[in-house]
Formats: sequence, C-alpha cells, structure tokens
Amino acid sequence: MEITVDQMYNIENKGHDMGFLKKFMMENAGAAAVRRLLEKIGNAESKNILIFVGLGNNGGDGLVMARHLAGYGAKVTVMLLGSPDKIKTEESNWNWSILEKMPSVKLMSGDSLEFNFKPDVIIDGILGTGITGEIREPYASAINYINETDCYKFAVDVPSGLDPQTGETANIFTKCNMTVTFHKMKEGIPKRKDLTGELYAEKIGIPPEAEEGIL
Ligand SMILES: NC(=O)C1=CN([C@@H]2O[C@H](COP(=O)(O)OP(=O)(O)OC[C@H]3O[C@@H](n4cnc5c(N)ncnc54)[C@H](OP(=O)(O)O)[C@@H]3O)[C@@H](O)[C@H]2O)[C@@H](O)CC1
Ligand SMILES: [K+]
Repeated sequence: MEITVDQMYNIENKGHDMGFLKKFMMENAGAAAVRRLLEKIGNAESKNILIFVGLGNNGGDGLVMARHLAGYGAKVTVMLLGSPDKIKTEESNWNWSILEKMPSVKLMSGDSLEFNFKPDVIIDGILGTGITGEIREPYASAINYINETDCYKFAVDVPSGLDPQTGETANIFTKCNMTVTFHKMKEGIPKRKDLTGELYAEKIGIPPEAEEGIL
C-alpha cells in the first residue's frame, strides 16, 4: 500500500503523541537502513562511507546511520550541509551531539566538498519528505558531487530532489543504487525506480493505531 506524504506526517505525529517519539522512529529508520545497506555491500569493516546530511530529519536518519556504521567498523565521514546550530529538530540535534562524542566518526560541516579519500559508499541524507521547490545551496553542490562520484549510492527515504508525493524531480536530484523509505511507501517514490535503484519500505515501530483515522 502507498500513502501520501501528508498522511505520513500525520501518522508520525500521532505516533509521537502516543509516546512513540520521533527520536525512536529516527533510530529505527537509521538502523533499518543500515541493515539493508550491509545486506548489499557485505562487510562494512574499513569501508570509506561518506554521509551527506541536511538540517532536517532526513539528515537525522543519516546521523543515526553514521553511528551504527561506525559500530560495524566502517570509516565514516559525516558532511553536515550547514552549521550545527542550524540543525532543525531536537531529534536530529540529539544524534549530532552523540556523534560529537565519537572520535570514530569524522564530522565536517559547511560548504567545502573537499575530501581526502575516495568513498566506497555515499549516503544521501540530504532531503526527504520536506523538500520544497528548486534545490538551494549548499544542497545543490552536494547533489552534484554525489552524481559525479563513482561509487555505491544509498538514498535515505527518497533520492534527494525527487518529490516523494508527486514523483516529480526538482532542477537537480540524486540517482542512487538503493533507497530505503520508512513505515510505508509514499505514492511518488516508485514512479522513479531509475533514481531509487533497489527500493525498500521498512517498518520503524510506529503503533498501527497511529494510522487510525488517517488511512
Ligand atoms: N515521517 C516519518 O515517520 C519519519 C520521517 N523521518 C525522516 O524525516 C524526513 C522528513 O524530515 P523533515 O520534515 O525535517 O524534512 P527534510 O526532508 O529533512 O527537509 C527539510 C530540510 O531541507 C531543507 N530544504 C527543503 N527544501 C529544500 C530545497 N529545495 N533546497 C534546499 N534545502 C531545502 C529545509 O530547509 P528550510 O526550507 O526549512 O529552510 C530543511 O532544512 C523524512 O524524509 C525521513 O527521512 C524519519 O526520521 C523516520 C520517521
Ligand atoms: K534523501
């Protein structure tokens, strides 16, 4: 079953109000995404994984993935597309502050896209269901970098620049090898399998009762 982005936000908010906090949803989303990624690339040990994260909760999912991948021995670099004080949500901030205590994960922020390694995997945690309009900097440069780099590419929730509701693309968008969306498939995502690559919808523990009156 496919649902709308509005329904997703309503379900998320109802789950949060029931006490299944967005912070828990984010944790389960990141963990499920890592499971699918590792199923594909096998051993993460000493693999160079570059994670681009936006300032919203799509980025938050990417921050959770960073922590889990470090636990599997990957060499993780997080590129925050903005300054840490501009991170939008409590649940995303929470995950950033954990990473700040983890020397095993390299944290970068700002807009220089200079890296001293070739990534084996790039994770696109730039934009998800909160996308609005044409892509602004520094997200645009990050999307171009991802498209120009030859490696395995994984999209958190939806390839950035693809509208998960309409299936339309903004002026630029990532083309990925795998996409993991959360809770249920959103209507627009399956329209562009050429951008999503292998596509999965993973449950993240939201109580089914959170859908009552919405689906
Ligand atoms: N639903 C669920 O159950 C769960 C959802 N989860 C995750 O949350 C994600 C939704 O998070 P979200 O609402 O924070 O929006 P998100 O996609 O991060 O983008 C907002 C940021 O992007 C920016 N921005 C927007 N458009 C832009 C543009 N054109 N060009 C440049 N920037 C642009 C915007 O900036 P602003 O417009 O505010 O200035 C803001 O900073 C969802 O995709 C999933 O991954 C999981 O945690 C699990 C549970
Ligand atoms: K994304």
